[in-house]
Amino acid sequence: MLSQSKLRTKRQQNAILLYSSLLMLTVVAYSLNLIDSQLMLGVDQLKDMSTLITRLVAVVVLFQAVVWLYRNKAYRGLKYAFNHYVNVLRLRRAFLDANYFNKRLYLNTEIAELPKINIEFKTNFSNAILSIENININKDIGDVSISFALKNFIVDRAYLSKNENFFVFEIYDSTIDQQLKFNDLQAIRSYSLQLDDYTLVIDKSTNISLYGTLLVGQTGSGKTYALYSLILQMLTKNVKYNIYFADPKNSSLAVLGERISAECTATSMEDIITLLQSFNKSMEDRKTELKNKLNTKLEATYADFQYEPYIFIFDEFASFQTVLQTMEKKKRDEVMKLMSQVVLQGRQLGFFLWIVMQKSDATLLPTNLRENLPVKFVLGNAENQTYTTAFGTGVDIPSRDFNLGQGVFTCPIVANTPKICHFSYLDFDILEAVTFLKKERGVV
Ligand SMILES: Nc1ncnc2c1ncn2[C@@H]1O[C@H](COP(=O)(O)OP(=O)(O)OP(=O)(O)O)[C@@H](O)[C@H]1O
Repeated sequence: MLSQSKLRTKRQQNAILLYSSLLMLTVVAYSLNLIDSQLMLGVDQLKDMSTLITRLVAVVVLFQAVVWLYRNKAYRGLKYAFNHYVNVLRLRRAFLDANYFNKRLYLNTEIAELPKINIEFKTNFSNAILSIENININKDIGDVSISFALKNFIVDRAYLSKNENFFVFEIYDSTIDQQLKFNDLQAIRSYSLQLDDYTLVIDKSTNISLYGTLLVGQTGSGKTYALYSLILQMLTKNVKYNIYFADPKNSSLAVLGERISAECTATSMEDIITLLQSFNKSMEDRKTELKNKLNTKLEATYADFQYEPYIFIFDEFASFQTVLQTMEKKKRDEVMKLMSQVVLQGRQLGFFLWIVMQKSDATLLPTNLRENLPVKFVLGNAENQTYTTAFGTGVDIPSRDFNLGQGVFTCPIVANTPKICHFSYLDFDILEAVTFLKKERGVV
């Protein structure tokens, strides 16, 4: 019996059988030719037989080539075939190394039956969907290092297919930079206008709709710049965005907020609470307005009626929360009620709370608020505790050394499990861009 590491796959076993038969046939054809030419027998049967065998070998080789081209999707381009072939080969090797196969008897020999593999490459081979057959519930595909086997490709998300017959891996080429770079306002405006008025771009492969959002990241991880890229997109859309800024640290976001809309910017506790009240008041007005329209379309949202979105950006929420805890209970309850209302009712009405902080543990952000923010970003290299509080326990986080503005996120539909994202690189003066937009539009 072959030892575990030398166990052949069915494909290898077939190949050995096929090629040894072909070799034998070739030898026979050659010998017949030799006999004929050396002995000058002129026996027609010998000639015919050698020709027949040569043709047979040619047909088998041709058939093999066609099967190889078909298996590796050569009809969709040789590059595709090559990539498919190389990656499938690497994965098959990784399965053998990790013992992820079933042992079967084949032509009286024990072979390793590997799972079926399919790779669907997408645009420019930068992304792909890899499906691996779920062959045995007792074996853990986690033992196979898929990212390692795939060399340049990295697993972004992994999940079980709906019928549970396949493990699906969303993979991307790590050598291709997903980050968008904008050298001026015009560049980000053109990009943003390619999307609809209620969709924002994150990176080359991620666009998201508006939702309540939690943005977490240690200092210097790129949170503020991530916000800048989203705010600039909002200001260049065809529909007006009403952005409210609460910045208890009175830092760069407050400066930007004052430039965009001073009356919707607050830095002190009292002003922030008043701003929250005014935000809620606008939401109540929208509720009445939308209710009348819903008589015509029951499941519609603000976007169906081209209503303006309202975004309340709460920077350094932890520092606000710390001061709030020192205030009387009545005040604390009022603030929490204001925020909960937006988080729970705002989606259909077009009112969204965006909370920005360095850590999202329960002492700083009440669980009911956190759990009802559908979009969550964790930028930079965060501690495990931060990932757990943001995304919950038992969730796999793609491990990477994250650059500035890079991290993981979850978002309904787009990313149900944490997926890598990389916010745009902005290489221009943000304040100048905002001032220009304000002058141009006269509305921001
Ligand atoms: N997307 C980006 N484009 C250009 N520069 C960036 C980007 N992200 C970060 N930077 C650079 O990194 C610095 C730190 O980023 P940023 O201020 O956004 O981090 P932060 O997470 O908001 O930090 P803090 O919590 O201390 O405010 C910025 O001053 C900027 O120079």
